[in-house]
Amino acid sequence: MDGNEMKTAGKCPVMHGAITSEARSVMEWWPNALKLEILHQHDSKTNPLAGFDYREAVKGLDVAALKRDLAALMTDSQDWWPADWGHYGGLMIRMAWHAAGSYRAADGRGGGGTGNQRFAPLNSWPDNVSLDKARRLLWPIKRKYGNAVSWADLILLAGTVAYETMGLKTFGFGFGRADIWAPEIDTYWGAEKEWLAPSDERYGDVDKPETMENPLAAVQMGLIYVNPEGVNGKPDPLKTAAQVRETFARMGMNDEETAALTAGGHTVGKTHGNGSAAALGPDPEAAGPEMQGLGWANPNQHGKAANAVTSGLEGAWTTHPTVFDMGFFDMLFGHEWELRKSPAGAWQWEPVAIAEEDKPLDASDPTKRHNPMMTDADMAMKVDPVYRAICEKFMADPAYFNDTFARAWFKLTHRDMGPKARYIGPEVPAEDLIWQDPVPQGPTGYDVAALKAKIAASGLSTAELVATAWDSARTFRQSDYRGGANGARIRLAPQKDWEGNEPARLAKVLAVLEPLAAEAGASLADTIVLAGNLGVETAAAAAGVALELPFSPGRGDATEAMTDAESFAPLEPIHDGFRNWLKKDYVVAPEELLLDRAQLMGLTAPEMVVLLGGLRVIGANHGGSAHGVLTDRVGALTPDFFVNLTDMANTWVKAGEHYEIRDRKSGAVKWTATRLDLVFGSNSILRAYAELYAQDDNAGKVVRDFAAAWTKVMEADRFDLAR
Ligand code: HEM
Repeated sequence: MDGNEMKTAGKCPVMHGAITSEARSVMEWWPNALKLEILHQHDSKTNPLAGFDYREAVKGLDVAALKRDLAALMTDSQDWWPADWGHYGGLMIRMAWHAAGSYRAADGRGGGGTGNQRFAPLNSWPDNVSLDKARRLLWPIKRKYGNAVSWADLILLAGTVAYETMGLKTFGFGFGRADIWAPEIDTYWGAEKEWLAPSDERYGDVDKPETMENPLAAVQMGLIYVNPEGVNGKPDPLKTAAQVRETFARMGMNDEETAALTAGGHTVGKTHGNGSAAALGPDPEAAGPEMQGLGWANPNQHGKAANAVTSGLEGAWTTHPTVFDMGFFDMLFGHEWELRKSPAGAWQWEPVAIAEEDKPLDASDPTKRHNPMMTDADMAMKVDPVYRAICEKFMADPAYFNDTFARAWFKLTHRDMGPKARYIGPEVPAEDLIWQDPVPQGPTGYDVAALKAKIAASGLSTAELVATAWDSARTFRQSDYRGGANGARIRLAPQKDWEGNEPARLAKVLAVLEPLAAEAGASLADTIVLAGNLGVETAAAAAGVALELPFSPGRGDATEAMTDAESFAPLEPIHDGFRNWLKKDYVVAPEELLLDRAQLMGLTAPEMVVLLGGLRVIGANHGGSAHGVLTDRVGALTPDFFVNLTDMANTWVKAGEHYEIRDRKSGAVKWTATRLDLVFGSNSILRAYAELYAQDDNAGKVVRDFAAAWTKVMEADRFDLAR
């Protein structure tokens, strides 16, 4: 082949690669562009079950039969991936824990609520090695029960049934987690470009665990929590203890729950590190088609059972690793431990001396016994004085340990499901738990029209009514179903004092609404929403459009006793682009923060745009700020924000922190806008929506779309009401 021929051969006439692989995304040229697709992930087009309501379907599931099948699976060892000691319990529990344990309280994202472990990146995380086998072991059961049980529910149930078959009395189980069908694109797992990059990249100072970048809750890219060998792989149980404390706190777990989970987790199963981890093949996402979705092919002999390599650590924690007992404590506190290397070269702790009969049996050959081992995180339970005291309490009272662990496991696996009313099935525990943010059912039989008339006569301004309702509803996050208007927690600490809620304005409005609610026999939560609706209707009327927003009563008012005030800290807004407010010291661009908030609120891109433009002209801006009002008719729900933003009679000039919108001819300043406002006219996608809403034929659409999006925000959190 001469040079010319080669050139021709290189120009393949069939287009390939660029549009069908991730290698060359069109947006790679503009890495800082807004990723608006986070608002449209899990589109109906990727969902092959269009119209299917999983939460209805799972009500027909034969839970007892499924649990029997799962229990049978635990001891039905398969040649292609034999069970350690003939019991898959340890593996299934680790799968469930890694599904649930990716949850972080800061933004409510992660967690086992969506079946995301089936997809990248989680299916291929270094910490999730061998969980591909665990899910594949479940496939015959998933196939049998089909749409009646989601992967998300099945994965967490498998871990729970595993515990039951090993002797734990569990606290219960709630079904209802619908599966996603495509990888999540809204969750930030860290900026590193390399798996297991040193921890330093996500900490201000790695010796100060609290300096870990938010919202992250794991010490390294691709890990669920901490490095089992120690901080950056250097064993030091006290340092690891500090990282365990911080990472578990970021999942909403206190010291007692953390100690219970670590001990109860490592009461069963084993670590796998018999051979070089470097020899493993590519992860499932990168592996060839012959691997059929499995990864980490292991060339060490047949690579399974005694030859398995997962974490690189090797050994069981307890004498009887298929039984839920007090063995973890007996082992950890009954022996002195020293550092050794596993066959794969990983640091682990092994007993200085141990009686032969206390050693666990080999996982495949009952004629052999091996040393048990502890990870650096296990040693932290003995060395850290607080964890140690908790473990001593557990040791003195095994029933207490059992109960504390069962509750912590329940919390771990249900935390991102939101209110208790979202749990489905025969094993839902009756007890209200404070981390579920309980809200009582509120009254429904009162005279809504009469209450609305009283609010109208109360003298509160349109902006006050709208801002209060908005602030009360905007904390809702679809990531873990926390926050929202239901419960009226805006009147309780800490919400009532959040800067973004304008405490003085809020107190004034609540002082008016509270007596009206009491008099009407309505909840304050309902009254706040009703007042907001009235504000929106008034603004629509001012623009010449008659509007009546739908309203269904029944929200309840939570009390202080029902509120874990501390756990609400992560819900505090650091920004609310809709109300044009940003905490001053915040460095991230406001448009990114707005996008993040809109995603958590469950809004689509057009809904985000019309809500922002509408709130700007209603004048519900933070502190009555004039910046970003962009209308001469404040208080009227007009398309003015969009019209004036896109009007070529204007110029846009940066003036200090803000921008001025000036008349092109006279140079007179007409309005001041924020950076965020101008982004709605400059970002090509947002501008397309802004132009649509500025069109002459769409003035009515602004009101209709605003009203629908508003109602969606006000109703988003109402899972516990009959509907
Ligand atoms: C404190 C942080 C934790 C660390 C650093 C840690 C680390 C590890 C490591 C390195 C393994 C070995 C994986 C393998 O090689 O197969 C393992 C296994 C396991 N972990 Fe953890 N873990 C932690 C917390 C937990 C929690 C909270 C639970 C559950 C409540 C749990 C449950 C398990 C189970 C059941 C296994 C055994 C898996 C099997 O038998 O195949 N771990 N863990």
